[in-house]
Amino acid sequence: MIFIKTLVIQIDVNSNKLKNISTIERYINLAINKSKIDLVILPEMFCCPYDNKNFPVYCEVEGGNLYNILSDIAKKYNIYLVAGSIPEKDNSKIYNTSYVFDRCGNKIAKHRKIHLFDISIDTGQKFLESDTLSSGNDVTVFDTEFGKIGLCICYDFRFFEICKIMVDKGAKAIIVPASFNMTTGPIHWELLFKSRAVDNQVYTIGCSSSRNNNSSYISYGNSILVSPFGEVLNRLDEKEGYFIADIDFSYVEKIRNQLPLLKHRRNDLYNVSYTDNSKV
Ligand SMILES: NC(=O)CCC(=O)C(=O)O
Repeated sequence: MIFIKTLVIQIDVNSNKLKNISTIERYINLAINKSKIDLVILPEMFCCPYDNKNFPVYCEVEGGNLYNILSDIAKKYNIYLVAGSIPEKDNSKIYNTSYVFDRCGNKIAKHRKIHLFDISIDTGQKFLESDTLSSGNDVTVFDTEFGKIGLCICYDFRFFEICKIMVDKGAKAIIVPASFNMTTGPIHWELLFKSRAVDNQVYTIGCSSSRNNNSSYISYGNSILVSPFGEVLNRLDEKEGYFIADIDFSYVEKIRNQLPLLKHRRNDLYNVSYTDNSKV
């Protein structure tokens, strides 16, 4: 059995970019002193408070200062780093982008949030990411020495179709840097992580920022790990913190063999189609 020792970090995002990085490094050091760590996951927009007014101010190009700091962290600690997400500037556009670095600090994946979080709930949360952000066009799966892992950002995870596509591409876990809100989070967060895990027989991992009641957007927190059988293996509360978990891809195979949902799909009757834009 090979475990992927996974560290999920839920930070209280500060307006000082570099302070957020030092908080993250403090948690990595704490975890590494306790255990071997293979994979570290950060929250959505971990470098700036989640607010449309911040995205154009904090955005950086690929290869910029923050990108290099993240790559150096992956190399320094010999880890795979799923670097939450940051506002990425590309010419006149800004994307909500997650970079993944391997143990040598090389970029091995990049996911631009596909579905922008534009919602308006009468009695609760309103947000219009499309005021400042543009959407990506690719479903993202990356390879590791352990196997394949899917990646999407927060609101993306509501769309079961992309999870199905990740699994068709070989993913055995789906990682979701996120920051759910206080209207939908209490009702939908755990439900979504359990449903996607059970439907696709994958580990689902949600890494959120912690809750700050003084911020303009209040994050639900509750970073979570669910097994391919739907068991909640780890869950934080709303406060800053972290957990270390063992992810075991042989357990994914075991569940898929014993309850062969993926084999029993009637692809002759229904299917989800996908345009691979990276190859167009
Ligand atoms: N940052 C986001 O995409 C928030 C998604 C969210 O809260 C939801 O309910 O979906």
